[in-house]
Amino acid sequence: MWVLFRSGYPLRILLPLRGVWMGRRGLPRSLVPAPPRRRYRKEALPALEVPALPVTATEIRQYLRGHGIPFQDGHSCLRAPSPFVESSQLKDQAGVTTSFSLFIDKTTGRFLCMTSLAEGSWEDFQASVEGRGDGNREGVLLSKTLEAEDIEEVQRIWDRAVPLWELPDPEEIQLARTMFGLNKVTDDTLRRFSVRYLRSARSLVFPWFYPGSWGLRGLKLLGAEGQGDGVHYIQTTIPRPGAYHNLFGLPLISHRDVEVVLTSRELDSLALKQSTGLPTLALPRGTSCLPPALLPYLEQFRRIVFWLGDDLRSWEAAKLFARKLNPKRCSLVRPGDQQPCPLEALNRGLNLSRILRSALPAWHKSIVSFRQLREEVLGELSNVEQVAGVRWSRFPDLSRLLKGHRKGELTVFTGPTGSGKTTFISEYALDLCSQGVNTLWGSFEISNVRLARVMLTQFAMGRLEEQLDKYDEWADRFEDLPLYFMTFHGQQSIRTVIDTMQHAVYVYDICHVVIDNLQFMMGHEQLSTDRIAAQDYIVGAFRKFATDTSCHVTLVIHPRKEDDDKELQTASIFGSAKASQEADNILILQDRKLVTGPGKRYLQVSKNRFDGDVGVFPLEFNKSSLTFSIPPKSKSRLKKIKDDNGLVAKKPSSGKKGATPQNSETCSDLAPNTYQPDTSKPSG
Ligand SMILES: Nc1ncnc2c1ncn2[C@@H]1O[C@H](COP(=O)(O)OP(=O)(O)OP(=O)(O)O)[C@@H](O)[C@H]1O
Repeated sequence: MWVLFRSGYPLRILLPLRGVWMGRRGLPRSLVPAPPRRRYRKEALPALEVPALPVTATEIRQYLRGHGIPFQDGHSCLRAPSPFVESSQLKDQAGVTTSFSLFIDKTTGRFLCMTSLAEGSWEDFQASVEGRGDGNREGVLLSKTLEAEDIEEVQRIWDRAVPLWELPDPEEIQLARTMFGLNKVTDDTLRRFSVRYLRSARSLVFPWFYPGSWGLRGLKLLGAEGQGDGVHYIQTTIPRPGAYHNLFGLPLISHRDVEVVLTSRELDSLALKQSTGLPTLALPRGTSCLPPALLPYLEQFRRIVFWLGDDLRSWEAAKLFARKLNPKRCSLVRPGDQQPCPLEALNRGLNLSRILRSALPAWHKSIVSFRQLREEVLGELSNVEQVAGVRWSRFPDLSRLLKGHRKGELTVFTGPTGSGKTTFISEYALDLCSQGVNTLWGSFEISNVRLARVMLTQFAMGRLEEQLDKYDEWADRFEDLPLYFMTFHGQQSIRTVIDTMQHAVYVYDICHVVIDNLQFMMGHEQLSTDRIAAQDYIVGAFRKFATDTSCHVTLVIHPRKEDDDKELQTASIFGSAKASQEADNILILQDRKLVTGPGKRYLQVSKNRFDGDVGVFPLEFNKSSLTFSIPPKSKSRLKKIKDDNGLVAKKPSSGKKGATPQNSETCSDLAPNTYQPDTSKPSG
């Protein structure tokens, strides 16, 4: 019988990418060609970044009660007296008692003391309460300050930057204002938010201060470059994005404020404050994530309005973030032509207060009427392109067939053993991740180091073995991708895996989970009926997870054992029909070549619930870059092959039930797909 058990939760389940590629670890000394560009950080796998044991809010409350610690129940945190503050510190600058200054995240148990800035895991807190925490440990708990080299850099930039209006040349002031869209933002607003301008980098500088002081904790630089008729913005943060937790505008918030508007850009907060006077904060990493470390700062607000931007991605991010903050206190400004982002609204002379009043409640009861949904439906209809999801930049044919990668879907991927499934799915996920899709990998078969090495090679589009001097440069860029790995290896219980995924969605706003492969959660059942029941249960669990969390799950499943000379089909997926029924998309890596098209393999989209388009396209493997995508220079060759082979596609053979890939004749907007499978023999 299939028994699910809740096994002990490994302490270090999610491995932030930083841990894999940090510095030059893993490289033999003799191979390191040049001195490291940045300091080797000993805490490459910092315990502070990894999730704690799963703990429920009920358990936290019970523990606090059991130890006689008073607490207040908040929206996403519990507040308790902090063991990390001396009683003399218990009054803030305004003389208000801050005795309940410890915030414990109800979902993870992580804590932050707002007075001392000590932070740590639930276990750290328990150790401290039970007197197990030693002095050294508590030193570690103190929130990490900037590294020495970062402190110097932050101070150097800040000292060189000047208030915009102090620039000597009025023309330069005007140019900067135009580039950043600041023509209607007053000097007074810039002064209140302490925004400066760094001439040498033509960048605005947004400071990050320690709470309650003017000490600098970090900076964000926003550079602008003219590009054709438009402007291209480049953001840089110190410290790096993963540690940059600045809720910009925090020093202007009073402890009496009960409402706040959250924006995705500092410039939007300037515009909002100026035209509405309302408290406003900008999220440090825009729509890409809302790190739980910020939640304590938002506890005081009874109402939070999200006004993140004018596209569907902003809307979806707002809905996700509202879940974390408790949707009952959140409202969302719907993107639309008359509701652009705040800075544009200011520049267009729109009434920002009126737009804010039209914000929709984020909370829906279990039963809703169309009236409550009509705005959302309109949003989808007026953003058809964006509803289709993120398009692959490396696989235009995949985008043509599937239209895009959408939240909340389940993709099942199969292919013969050793055909390159992991290699392909790695590039498919990397492509999305490079476009800002926060990704979590569950690689149970190959180690994370090997997987990350494949991905880095694909990222750099070439063998790094031969150019180790470039390693740090690529690794630095790779490190900034929103990419995380589960540290599981070998057989795992589905419950543990789902718990980890849920945790990752909460902590890192994961939108795409890749599981390679499902067979590693099936236990050791010998009887085939038990194995099939186990697989059905697992597929059901992933389906439910995808739907409940709006996260896309890509699940690799081995095929059944079949004749090598037969093509795989939907029915070749191991197990019952459950996997193909539950999947929104089914992708099959076929280990043979197409008659029309290059490469020795092809990819078949055999199910597409979004709009039904199915079809095939060739994959050409490049051994040095480990990629299947066609490099730009050979795209013309592919086009030529298409042209040479004419536009007539072979009809699918009716004799083989569903085995012959169908061509995507349903795509009318693009050239018809003329690829045809070669049914004669498998490729070598
Ligand atoms: N099209 C290809 N041609 C030649 N070699 C390939 C191709 N695709 C992948 N490889 C190489 O084959 C090896 C196995 O690839 P990979 O692990 O991606 O296969 P897989 O289908 O996931 O295997 P498994 O069935 O064991 O899970 C890797 O070394 C990879 O670099």
